[in-house]
Amino acid sequence: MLLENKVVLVTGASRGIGRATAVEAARQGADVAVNTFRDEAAAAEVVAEIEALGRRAVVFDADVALPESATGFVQAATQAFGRVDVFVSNAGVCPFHAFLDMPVETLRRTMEINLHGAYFMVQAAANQMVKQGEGGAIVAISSISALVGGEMQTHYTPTKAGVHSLMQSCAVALGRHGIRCNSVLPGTIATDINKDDLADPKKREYMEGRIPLGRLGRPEDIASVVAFLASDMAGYMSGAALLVDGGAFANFQ
Ligand SMILES: NC(=O)C1=CN([C@@H]2O[C@H](COP(=O)(O)OP(=O)(O)OC[C@H]3O[C@@H](n4cnc5c(N)ncnc54)[C@H](OP(=O)(O)O)[C@@H]3O)[C@@H](O)[C@H]2O)C=CC1
Ligand SMILES: C[C@H](O)[C@@H]1OC(=O)[C@H](O)[C@@H]1O
Repeated sequence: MLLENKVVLVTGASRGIGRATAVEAARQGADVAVNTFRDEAAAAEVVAEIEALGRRAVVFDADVALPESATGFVQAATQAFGRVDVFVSNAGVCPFHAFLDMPVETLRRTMEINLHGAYFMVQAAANQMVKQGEGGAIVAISSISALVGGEMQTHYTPTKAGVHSLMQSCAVALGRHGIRCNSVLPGTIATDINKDDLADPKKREYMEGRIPLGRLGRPEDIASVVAFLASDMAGYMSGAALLVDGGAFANFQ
């Protein structure tokens, strides 16, 4: 098992990639603190899945955009399990919208959840790891969108480039504490975030056609890579970015 007896924290773990990551961490032997937002039923389901794997789970319901959510989440996890070994910054939104009439509030909220939220959370987790004095691993979910643009994602792609950059700078700032910081750049993974966008058969066919491996990604495709980066198997990796996209980025022509 890759994460035996580690304590893993995951933001945005009610569904999609975050949920798969929390469950994979438990499968790999970790106790897991899950941040959810507004969805008590989903939170209870994740806890049940983790406990069915023989591990402990604790839920912290909070909006990652608020700085106090970060300190609250880390405190709740530390109270429950005594420490923080791995932090996964995953929570994110992508409300597709055109550039020329982007509502200010949509731009602001996307930035506050995806980038500021990641910053506050990673900072709080790092402070706890530094206090413990035994290092740790931080993994942030960036995106292929850190590298390429999207017509309906002008508010979103800069947040994902920012998250990737945040991990690079944190790798530098935290290396002396033995804390490794890396990002995962998923391609198109079928989750609720793009359910409406991919409901258009033409768009779905186009996106699938771009992927050499021939299918959209699944949350579990990302969760396994996060588990690897969080584990000692990746003990000399820091400041790295792993593209997990079925080959889509490489497929120019
Ligand atoms: N799916 C994809 O193709 C890709 C996704 N990503 C990134 O992966 C991450 C997860 O996305 P994905 O699983 O696909 O999407 P989902 O919509 O399935 O899940 C998003 C998760 O983030 C949570 N969340 C949203 N806003 C907040 C908030 N303010 N505070 C706390 N939690 C919040 C949601 O909680 P709630 O249920 O309460 O809304 C949910 O658990 C995102 O950062 C996304 O940008 C990156 C590349 C590709
Ligand atoms: C929401 C998008 O469909 C998804 O998220 C990303 O980061 C990529 O742009 C994916 O296509």
